[in-house]
Amino acid sequence: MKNIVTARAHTNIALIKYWGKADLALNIPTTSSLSMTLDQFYTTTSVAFTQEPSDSLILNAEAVDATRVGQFLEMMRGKYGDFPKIAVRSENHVPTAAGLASSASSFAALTVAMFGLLDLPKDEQEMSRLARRGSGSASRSIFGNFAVWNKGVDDQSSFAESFHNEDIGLSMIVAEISAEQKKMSSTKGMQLAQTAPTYAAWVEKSAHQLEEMKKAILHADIEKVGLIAQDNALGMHEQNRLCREPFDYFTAQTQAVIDFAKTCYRQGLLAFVTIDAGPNVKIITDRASERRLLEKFQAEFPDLTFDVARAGGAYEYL
Ligand SMILES: Nc1ncnc2c1ncn2[C@@H]1O[C@H](COP(=O)(O)OP(=O)(O)OP(=O)(O)O)[C@@H](O)[C@H]1O
Ligand SMILES: C[C@@](O)(CCOP(=O)(O)OP(=O)(O)O)CC(=O)O
Repeated sequence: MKNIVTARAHTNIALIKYWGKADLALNIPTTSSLSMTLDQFYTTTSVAFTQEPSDSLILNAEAVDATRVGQFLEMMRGKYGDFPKIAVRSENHVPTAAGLASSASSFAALTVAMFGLLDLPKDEQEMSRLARRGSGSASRSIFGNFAVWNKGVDDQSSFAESFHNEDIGLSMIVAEISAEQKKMSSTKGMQLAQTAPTYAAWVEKSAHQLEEMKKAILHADIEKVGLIAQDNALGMHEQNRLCREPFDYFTAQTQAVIDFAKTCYRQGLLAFVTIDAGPNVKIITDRASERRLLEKFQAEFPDLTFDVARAGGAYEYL
């Protein structure tokens, strides 16, 4: 048996969002979702057995609260039999202020590393199911390029799969708007969003958008990919504003970046936006427009930092 295993998983950005749970304990979503895994941004996690009395987490060289990691490892003990406490050491390789330090790459990397440490068969479906328990979006970070998380109805049927594992030339420009820790976690935010009177309609529309998105990816039609992703994301944020206790992840700068992307599109450039549970904006474009668009955004928003990401790889052991 190995004593220490290190794995890497990349972060992913959903083009069709997961924003609501049908089962809170199991992370069964209300919608199926589709994402692009990013080449540049990833988490590297090492796991080792320890004699210490509890599981521990060192994140970016600092000892941090290991509650969520501990709960995840307890769930694994329930599933695969008891094993000693685990010392987790992890590094998030993401631009500090980009809001990309998501739980997706973290729980995917932890899952993959634990599969190595426990010598479990490297069944990607099972890895995706497990990662899902840590954080829903992590189910998709097992795969490179594009992944679809079929919502399923129970633990067994809810997992992500690789979808069109090819580079279609999609690029994302990440506008770093705020590094601040978000006040509303994804977990809490999506539960509130589900109380919006329009939520059921968003869920229904999302199923249709997913089918259209799949076709657009297969045809490498980036304009269509962008238009659908933008509509889906703006719809998601609309639920936050319409729910029982309204909240908003957007800042004035978020809106300004969105408006500028729309202006660029009207001028004939491929520029669309998607936004997750925070103020940062990911601008969707293609490789040919990437540089020109980046220069336009840098000129318009000289105080912001921009990073460029493309489709990336699946997990790996290091
Ligand atoms: N590399 C890591 N390994 C283990 N846990 C991590 C790692 N990075 C972050 N975490 C923990 O994961 C939790 C979630 O982080 P974060 O705020 O990004 O997640 P979230 O609210 O689920 O949202 P999102 O996925 O949209 O970023 C935090 O408790 C954080 O300490
Ligand atoms: C907006 C999103 O990024 C929300 C991600 O939510 P999480 O996967 O972080 O939520 P939990 O399952 O509660 O951990 C959209 C997406 O990635 O699909």
